[in-house]
Amino acid sequence: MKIAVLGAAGGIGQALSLLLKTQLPAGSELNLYDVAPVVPGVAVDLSHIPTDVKVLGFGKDDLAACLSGCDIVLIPAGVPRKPGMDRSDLFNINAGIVRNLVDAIADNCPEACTCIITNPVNTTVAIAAEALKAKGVYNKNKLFGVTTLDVIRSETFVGNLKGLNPENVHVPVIGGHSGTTILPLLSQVNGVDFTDEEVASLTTRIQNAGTEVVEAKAGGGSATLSMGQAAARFCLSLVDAMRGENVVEYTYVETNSDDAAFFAHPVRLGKNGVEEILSYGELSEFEENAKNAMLDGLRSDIAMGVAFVKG
Ligand SMILES: NC(=O)C1=CN([C@@H]2O[C@H](COP(=O)(O)OP(=O)(O)OC[C@H]3O[C@@H](n4cnc5c(N)ncnc54)[C@H](O)[C@@H]3O)[C@@H](O)[C@H]2O)C=CC1
Ligand SMILES: O=C([O-])CC(=O)C(=O)O
Repeated sequence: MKIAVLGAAGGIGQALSLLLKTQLPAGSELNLYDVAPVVPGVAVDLSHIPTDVKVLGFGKDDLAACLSGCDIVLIPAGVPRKPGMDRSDLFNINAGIVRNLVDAIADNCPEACTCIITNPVNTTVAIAAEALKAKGVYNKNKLFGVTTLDVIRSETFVGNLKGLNPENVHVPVIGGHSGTTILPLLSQVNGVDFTDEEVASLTTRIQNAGTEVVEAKAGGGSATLSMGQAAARFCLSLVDAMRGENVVEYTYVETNSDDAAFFAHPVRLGKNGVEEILSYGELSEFEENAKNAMLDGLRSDIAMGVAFVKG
């Protein structure tokens, strides 16, 4: 299994690469790419950890070599938020970064599963899809927006509120990855009852959790360590699935459902990426209303990504 992290010298990239170096199956290869000159050093640093995962660093002119033969590419390249900004404020810088990186994926490893972390995810995944289509290599089963951070936060917050070990809590999160487009399905958490007030306040906290970190870091960036963990979980699930295990994760994929062209669903992963998009099941009245209220916003986030590539 050959995996590339693009933006590997950043806050997420370094945390993610550390987790992959220690948790990927023996014999895997981990290629680290960044435009920052420190990236060869990050690779040397990680290479001293005694696991059977080979780590190589690639500088800004070596993207093609980094991507050649990769099975999975993770993209956390781009700028993070500062207090007072929305994720959509990152569009101007990050849209072009994602477009260029995905163009290189199309040219060098068109069969790879591409996992987009760069914000605004609602829009950057649509940009990636259009960029791959323009190169004639788009496979909707191999493009993912990584929304796992919403899932792990929900597990943590529910566990803390109810005095449960968060590792045993499972919370479906559907929709997109920004504000009210993030929709946790608390009605589907097994064995846990919530009051209406708890549902309302937990939902708001989960939707604002990224902002909680941005404000706490006070200008120093957004979530990096929890995002590194979330992306590692998603990547390792994909690796397990590609090796034949039955794995389900919530992720933002092309569904072309009545909801929106892209929507986070439970997805059965397999050897070729998406094996099956599963139903998210029945929603409570609160969740149904919340979904209906956010769909227009999500659709326009997606349309912005399509227009960025198509003009
Ligand atoms: N999907 C999600 O749930 C989350 C997404 N994010 C997003 O992830 C992105 C990265 O966040 P951080 O790691 O905190 O930022 P960071 O600033 O610490 O790291 C970003 C890295 O990207 C690199 N980079 C910039 N342009 C590049 C290019 N063209 N090619 C390769 N590398 C390039 C930079 O040199 C830097 O090392 C942001 O857009 C942020 O909003 C952050 C948290 C959660
Ligand atoms: O809030 C941000 O800008 C970063 C992010 O996507 C998150 O932490 O969920």
